[in-house]
This record gives sequence, structure tokens and C-alpha cells, in this order.
Amino acid sequence: MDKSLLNNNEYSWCFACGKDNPSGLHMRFEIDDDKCTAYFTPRREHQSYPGRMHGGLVAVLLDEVTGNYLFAKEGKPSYTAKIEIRYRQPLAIGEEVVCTGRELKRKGRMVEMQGTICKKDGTLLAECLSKMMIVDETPQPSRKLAAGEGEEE
Ligand SMILES: CCCCCCCCCC(=O)SCCNC(=O)CCNC(=O)[C@H](O)C(C)(C)COP(=O)(O)OP(=O)(O)OC[C@H]1O[C@@H](n2cnc3c(N)ncnc32)[C@H](O)[C@@H]1OP(=O)(O)O
Repeated sequence: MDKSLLNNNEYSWCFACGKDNPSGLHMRFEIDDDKCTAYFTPRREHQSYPGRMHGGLVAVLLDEVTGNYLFAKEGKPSYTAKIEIRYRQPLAIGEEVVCTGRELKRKGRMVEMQGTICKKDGTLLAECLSKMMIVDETPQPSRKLAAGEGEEE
């Protein structure tokens, strides 16, 4: 993959992985031939009921680790068209988890992905099956965001 893509300012505000997003999760990834891996420790601000990560944010982890695999492999964006999640056990606040995204199969631009989140001992906490549509968008040229851009008045 062209690593400059990840430094492109157009992508650096992604809620899950953008380095410039102060409210984001700041996920980081390792890309192998057949999978993408991310390590993440939920913090208190990610909580729903006491001690457990919000389910919507668990979905973000799964969506991102699968989407990032394709982003790295294809060098262009893919949009989530469908995602189905099985929440098996809570993600505990303060306990690191391992997120993994893999491609299952593809037909044309539509790719079926599998995502998992496990404890470090391998216990499965959550998993997803998703469909992602690869789009033929050339990444936008990198540009410096003007101060305050994207913020509400
Ligand atoms: C910074 C780096 C970050 C990297 C990681 C990112 C991870 C996060 C990803 C996201 O958050 S993406 C944002 C959330 N998702 C969206 O905003 C997607 C919104 N939906 C769309 O934009 C469009 O619906 C979509 C691009 C998914 C598809 O539109 P298209 O115009 O390209 O396709 P079209 O609707 O013409 O359908 C093409 C084919 O796909 C099929 N299809 C479309 N959606 C489907 C679906 N959901 N399930 C099954 N099939 C589907 C459709 O039936 C059709 O089949 P046929 O070719 O056989 O006719």
C-alpha cells in the first residue's frame, strides 16, 4: 500500500483511526497478507453500562478493522454496505482486546468481511460479518485543514 494514504489529511479525522481527531479512538493497525490486526484498550469515556464498552463503539472497532484491511490492500476507500454483529461477551473497560479483520470472499466491488474481537487469551467477545463496497474514488490530495474547519459555529 501507498503509506502516504494514511498520512493524507483527508483521512486523518477518521473517528476510529484519525490521528488529528481529538475525540477519536486513535486505533493503529498491523496489516499482514491475509488480515488486519488492531489492539485497543477501552477507556471509561467509552463506557455504556458500568465497566463495559458501549456496543456502538464495539461496532466501530469491528467496522474499522475490516475496512482498514481493504483500505490498505486496495489503496482506495470502501464503504460499509451492511454489517451484522454478534455481541458475545462484554468488552471490559481497561482490558486490552485484539481486533482482527479478514476478507471472506468478493464479487465484483462487493467484499464480504469477517471481524473478530478477542481477549488476549483468545476468548471471543464480539464478531461481525459485513459487506463493503470498494469505490473508485481517487484519494483526495492532502491539504492542511484550516483552523476550526469542520467545527460547529
Ligand atoms: C481513513 C481510513 C478508514 C478506513 C476504514 C473505514 C471503515 C469505516 C467504513 C465506513 O464507516 S463507511 C461509512 C458508512 N457507510 C456508508 O456511508 C455507505 C452508504 N451507502 C452507499 O454509499 C451505497 O449504498 C454503496 C456505496 C454501499 C453502494 O452504492 P453503489 O451505487 O456503489 O452500488 P449500487 O447501489 O448500485 O449496488 C451495486 C450492487 O451491489 C448490491 N448492493 C448494494 N448494497 C448492498 C447491500 N447492503 N447488501 C447486498 N448487496 C448490496 C446491489 O444490489 C447491486 O447489485 P447488482 O450489481 O447485482 O445489481
